[in-house]
Amino acid sequence: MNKKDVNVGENPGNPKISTRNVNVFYGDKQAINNVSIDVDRENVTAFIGPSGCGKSTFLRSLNRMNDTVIGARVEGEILLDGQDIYASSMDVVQLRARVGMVFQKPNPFPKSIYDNVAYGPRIHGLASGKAELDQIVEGSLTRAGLWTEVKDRLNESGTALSGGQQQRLCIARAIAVDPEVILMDEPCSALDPIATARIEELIHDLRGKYAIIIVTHNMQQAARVSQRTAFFHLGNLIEFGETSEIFTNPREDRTKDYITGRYG
Ligand SMILES: Nc1ncnc2c1ncn2[C@@H]1O[C@H](COP(=O)(O)OP(=O)(O)OP(=O)(O)O)[C@@H](O)[C@H]1O
Repeated sequence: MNKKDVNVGENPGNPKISTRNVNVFYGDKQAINNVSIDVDRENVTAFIGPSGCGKSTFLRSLNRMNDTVIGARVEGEILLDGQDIYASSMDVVQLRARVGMVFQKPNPFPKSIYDNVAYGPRIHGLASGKAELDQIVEGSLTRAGLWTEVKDRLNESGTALSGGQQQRLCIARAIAVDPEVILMDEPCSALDPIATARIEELIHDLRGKYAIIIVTHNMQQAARVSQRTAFFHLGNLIEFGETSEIFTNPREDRTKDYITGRYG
């Protein structure tokens, strides 16, 4: 490991998430090597790189989703507003409310649209009564750009919505517990181009309210939605910087080869 690899992602200032020398293993296999990165609170950060480079693994380590994978192990330091998320005092349920996640395939609960969004606030005791819960549900669906489409059918099943609507419902569900960070793992890969455009607009609208990190295979999407981009290759963070710079003037040959389609 050389010093340059350690420092490539550091961008001190007032990061929302700061990782230092993070390694992730599945059993004996190392999937992430020594990644140090500072994630802005005001911006959208894209993680890009070829299949299997560890983007999802690294993303999942940011809210301890890897805890649920047998054999997965995370080393190093991950700080959320300066707080060590792997400390024994960290309440993982609270952490996952603070750092919400939206998955590749929309995964609404087999419950009503209302109950999908109300689920988290109920568990976390965020509403003092029905009126307040109604407000949270309406506010979250509005913020997720879904309210006008579903306001007359809140009791219908979330699974009856279209794929794009289901994904916006999942975003509303994440928003409902008032997160600080939203992690999105290829949120549009199961969606058609119109539904994808809606999610991209939504990401644009949510920027600044939440720190957003999106894993995407789609470089045009990374260029459209993010302000900062991290390029991963074989478990290493190769380059991290302004999205416009990464796509027009990358410093590293491996980044250049990837964005020009030489491998991927
Ligand atoms: N649960 C697991 N058990 C063992 N190995 C895993 C597991 N999940 C991922 N891996 C391995 O870790 C490496 C990184 O995988 P990861 O899914 O994080 O990559 P990725 O960049 O997100 O890929 P993709 O873009 O194809 O989703 C790969 O070699 C993969 O095979």
